[in-house]
Amino acid sequence: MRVTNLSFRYGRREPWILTEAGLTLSPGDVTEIVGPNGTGKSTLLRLLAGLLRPSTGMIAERPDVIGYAPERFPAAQPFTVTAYLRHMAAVQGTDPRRIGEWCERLGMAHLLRHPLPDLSKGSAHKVGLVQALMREPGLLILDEPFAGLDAATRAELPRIIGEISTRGGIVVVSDHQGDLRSFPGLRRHEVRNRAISELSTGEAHSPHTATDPVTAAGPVGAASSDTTASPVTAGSPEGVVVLEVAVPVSKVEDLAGRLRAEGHAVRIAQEPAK
Ligand SMILES: Nc1ncnc2c1ncn2[C@@H]1O[C@H](COP(=O)(O)OP(=O)(O)OP(=O)(O)O)[C@@H](O)[C@H]1O
Repeated sequence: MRVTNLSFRYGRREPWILTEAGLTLSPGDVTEIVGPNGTGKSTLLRLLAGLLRPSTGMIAERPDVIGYAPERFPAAQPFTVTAYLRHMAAVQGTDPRRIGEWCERLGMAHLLRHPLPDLSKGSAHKVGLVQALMREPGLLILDEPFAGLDAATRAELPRIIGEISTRGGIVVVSDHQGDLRSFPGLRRHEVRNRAISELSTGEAHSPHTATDPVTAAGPVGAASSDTTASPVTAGSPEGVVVLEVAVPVSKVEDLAGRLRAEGHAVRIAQEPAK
């Protein structure tokens, strides 16, 4: 998926949020979007999801199935959890049985009959996650997914992200809380001064040093960054050993998910024969 010369502002009189920004995301990439408050992280996520249209520039090779979970799920809707998710499954053309499976996995099966407006912030957030996950996304976009989640779901979400990435999905996350910071192979892109630039492994972004979050300046050749993903990049003071393991096809996803959850970098070297 390629973002080229992307410029965006919310209206003709509004300041530019991004100017001629660039980004390349490859299958299996898990990318964290970082940056000072108000610089445009959520805006970029909505642009990637196709919910906002670039003012100029383009986004190419976007996967067909997109899952997007907003920072704040709009819970003021006159539906129960089940009714809402069944409706979303119908819209997406997804088997409604997946609703139960995902609600179970995110620890919210007991909430299915509850009206959306009665949910706590964390539970409402999970509804947003389920609707994003229930049809296998080729592109999964999560805006602050860890905010307000219970400990069990916070631990489960990196596993879910690892599984989607293993199957070749692109995952893009904004995560103030740093829950994904130790995710093996995590790429990090910073939105700052209307540009997107990739941070090297271990490089910290400085949240309080933005000089101009958004200004009225137009697209004037802001920097862009394109690099090729390297799936195995976990650094370690002791060094890294590459271990080859032959696994039956039926066990690959499960094993890769468990190893990732334990903090190991996993790359699937050979696609199973069809
Ligand atoms: N719908 C909108 N209409 C006009 N301006 C908007 C809209 N949504 C966001 N903005 C403005 O765009 C800028 C970027 O907002 P955005 O929410 O993308 O930043 P952010 O980096 O995600 O912020 P935070 O770190 O606080 O979540 C801000 O100045 C914000 O006020």
